Amino acid sequence: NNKKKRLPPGPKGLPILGHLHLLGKNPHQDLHRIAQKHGPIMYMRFGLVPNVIVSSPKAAELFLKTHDLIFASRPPHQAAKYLSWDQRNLSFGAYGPYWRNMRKLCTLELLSNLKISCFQTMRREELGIFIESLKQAARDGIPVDLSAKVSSLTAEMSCRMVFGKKYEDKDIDERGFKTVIQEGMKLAAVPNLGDYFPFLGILDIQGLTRKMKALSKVYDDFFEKVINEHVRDWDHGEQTKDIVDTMMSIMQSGQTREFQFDRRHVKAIMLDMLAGSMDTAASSVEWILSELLRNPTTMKKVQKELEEVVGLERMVEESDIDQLEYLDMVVKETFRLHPVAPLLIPHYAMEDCTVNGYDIPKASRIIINTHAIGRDPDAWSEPEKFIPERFVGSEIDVRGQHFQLLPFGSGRRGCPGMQLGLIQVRLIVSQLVHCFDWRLPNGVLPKELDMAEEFGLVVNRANHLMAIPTFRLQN
Ligand code: HEM
Repeated sequence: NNKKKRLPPGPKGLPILGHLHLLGKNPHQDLHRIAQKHGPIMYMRFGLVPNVIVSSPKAAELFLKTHDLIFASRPPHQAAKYLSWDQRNLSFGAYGPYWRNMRKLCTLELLSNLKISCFQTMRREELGIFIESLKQAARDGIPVDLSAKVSSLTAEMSCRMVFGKKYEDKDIDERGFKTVIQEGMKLAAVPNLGDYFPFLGILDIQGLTRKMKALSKVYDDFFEKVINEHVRDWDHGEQTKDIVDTMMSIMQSGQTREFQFDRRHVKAIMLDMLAGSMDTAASSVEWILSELLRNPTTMKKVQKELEEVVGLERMVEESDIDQLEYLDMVVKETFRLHPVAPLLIPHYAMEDCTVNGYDIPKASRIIINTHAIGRDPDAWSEPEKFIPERFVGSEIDVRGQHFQLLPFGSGRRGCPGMQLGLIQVRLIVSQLVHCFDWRLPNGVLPKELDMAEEFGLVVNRANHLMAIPTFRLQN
């Protein structure tokens, strides 16, 4: 049928494979390169699955604003089936009454400003422990694995926010809590032949389905244990007001009469909240610190602003964050060059639609390449350079209204945890830069710091960021 349609342009594909062979280890970079030749709305077939790749701000606006409703669903895929209690979560949930209600519930009850501020004390405590451990490294003058440290910090924060307490690694599995959650994200990101050639799904040639089934059992057992502990605490009259607590109250109150809400839904949303908040914030901090280490003048300017707003006698508080305007520009500039989810999460065409004169077939996956958009020379001058000052006097922000900068997506499927994510990222970066001076180990010069990426649902540094701290506060 597609032969009769006016599909967007794209490279020549191979029989059966389509364009799968054009994707390497970093698909966001490959798609960017291909789009430079074929244009900002591109058609590519991965196996039997039609894809539309969107690579400019104008094109993104057409898909995420003008025709948002048609593209507001998510494609069905193996990971959605096995790792999200059959698409009962938000991230992979198909558009429809269930997803709409659940999204409203999460936005109003779990990720509201009120709820976010409830966890302020917890964030302060965790940051205090984190900074103390770095002070020890500063005293010893040894390099710190910042990637690993920040990733543990965000994992602990997420754990306390969702479960109300920290769990020992062994409580979930011998691999440890963080590894097990990250493994799910990796499995969801690996190109799965069963998704591209559905008839191969049953053969599970790559063994991914087997791994996903095993992992979903680990998640299910652990989350059941967490729920049971909450029920037991309730019986003893104790409530911690964490996210599980809130969801359990909603479940028991029966206020979700218009849609089913049982333990499976609580577990699916638990995983959403953990996966959404752990690696995204950690990877954002990792990239911001990397850019600051590569650009010492910018680092000094951030520190100067912190000295002016906070001084050197105390640590940064959340209430200081809004006054840190230059830091905000640094965060935006890093999101432009290093969006942590560069292809967002694939959207899905629920109907045939015409966009910019092209026919977009029903059931196409829509891939918004924010890596390409952030480097679009028509939208940004000197796009490859890290220049936070480009935002001076600019209205462009990251909240999804400006399509040249979409680190959180935009429209119906835009990130519901954006506010929390921004608080975590700004707070952690400002503490790190306020409390310590940083230098690269082994005489590596700032411009020599390697910035290789490792693709996944979240793009991390390929090599961990190592740096030596020197404590700089007076107290
Ligand atoms: C710096 C931090 C974060 C970044 C950069 C980020 C980025 C994103 C992006 C790019 C998307 C996909 C948007 C799309 O497909 O159009 C997304 C979706 C989502 N995020 Fe975040 N996120 C962050 C923090 C969080 C936090 C803290 C939570 C929750 C605790 C969260 C929960 C979610 C959920 C549930 C979705 C799926 C929404 C849906 O499909 O309806 N995120 N996020």
